[in-house]
Amino acid sequence: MSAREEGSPRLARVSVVGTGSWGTAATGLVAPKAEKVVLWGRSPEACEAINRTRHNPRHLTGYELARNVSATADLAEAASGADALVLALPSAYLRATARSLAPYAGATTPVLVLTKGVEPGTGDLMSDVVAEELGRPGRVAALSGPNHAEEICQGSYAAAVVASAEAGCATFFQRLMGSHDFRVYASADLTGVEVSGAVKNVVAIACGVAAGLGAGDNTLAALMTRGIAEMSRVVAALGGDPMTCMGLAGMGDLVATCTSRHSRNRTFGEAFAAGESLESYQSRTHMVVEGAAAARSVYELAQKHAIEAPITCVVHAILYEGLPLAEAIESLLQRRVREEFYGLGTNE
Ligand SMILES: NC(=O)c1ccc[n+]([C@@H]2O[C@H](COP(=O)([O-])OP(=O)(O)OC[C@H]3O[C@@H](n4cnc5c(N)ncnc54)[C@H](O)[C@@H]3O)[C@@H](O)[C@H]2O)c1
Ligand SMILES: O=P(O)(O)OC[C@H](O)CO
Repeated sequence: MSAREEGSPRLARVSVVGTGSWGTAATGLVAPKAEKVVLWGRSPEACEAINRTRHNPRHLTGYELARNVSATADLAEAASGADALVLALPSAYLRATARSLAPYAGATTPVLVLTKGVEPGTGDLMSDVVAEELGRPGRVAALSGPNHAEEICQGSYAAAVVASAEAGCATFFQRLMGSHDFRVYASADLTGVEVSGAVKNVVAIACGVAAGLGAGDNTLAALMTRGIAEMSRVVAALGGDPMTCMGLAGMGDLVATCTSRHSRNRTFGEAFAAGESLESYQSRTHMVVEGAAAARSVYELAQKHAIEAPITCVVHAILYEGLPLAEAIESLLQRRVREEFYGLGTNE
């Protein structure tokens, strides 16, 4: 089945920014919809290798990039003349890279954010960060869902949700990214979609730690389910729709991330339980653990808005405050047992 669907845009040039796993996989989603896909990476050597071999030397090394994909380390070359920009950077580098992109991005070019996280310090969503740096808030969308790059590259069936404040922008990217095999739903709830994507990574670290300590399926299922309740409280407090947490960006991604062997966040949690530090894990794997950054930013949001977020607080405490794991577990178990969906306006 051709990935190009009837009604999909056929664009002259799409730029994908970021040569990590997700940027690499994303080129395969947009390649059938564009004449030319330009992939930006910060390493000239990696870009040269991609152009010479059609393979990314560091991420998803076995995946052959489409013929119409070329890589460059020059942001001006990557962004100039693009009909759409797809940003697949770790959250820590999104603002600086968007700022550097600003002089070259067309004033009305639609931008899709694939980054998952909330910015520490500001509490900004990733789409806010991009809108602040590039302008055009109505032309910014975010895509999220259970989408491990390793499986997207293999073409296994998957689904995601794309959210934007402007329905036309969501529809544009729904068509650009979606195909027979990759089903992209639309949403107007940017807050719900983006906050869900940040919180699920924190819960995945908790699940990884628990698994690393020998937890069984019941324990992990309880953590995931209470994780969705926590996610719903954060989303509601920030003005999003808690129902979004039941969707692809919430439950869908939570299940994938908390159970998959591909998940960096879950695997990092296991490594942490075995005594490895965050720095060691990230430099060993060359992969970003977004849940560690989100543990900071969601913790800050919880403090600021007085949201009960016990799993986030515990992950924050073990990562950044030196709380021993046994005490972390005990602090969760000693919490008062109450209405299942407290804090959502119905059962206080
Ligand atoms: N990998 C996935 O399956 C997947 C799926 C959905 C969403 N995401 C999200 O996509 C985002 C990117 O993750 P990824 O998996 O592609 O990354 P990755 O872990 O595969 O790779 C890390 C990337 O960070 C880049 N990087 C390191 N230092 C940098 C700097 N100073 N400036 C700019 N870039 C720098 C590296 O070049 C590399 O491209 C994250 O927010 C992640 O949560 C990932
Ligand atoms: O599962 P992780 O922890 O690798 O996170 C990557 C993506 O968010 C999965 O959709």
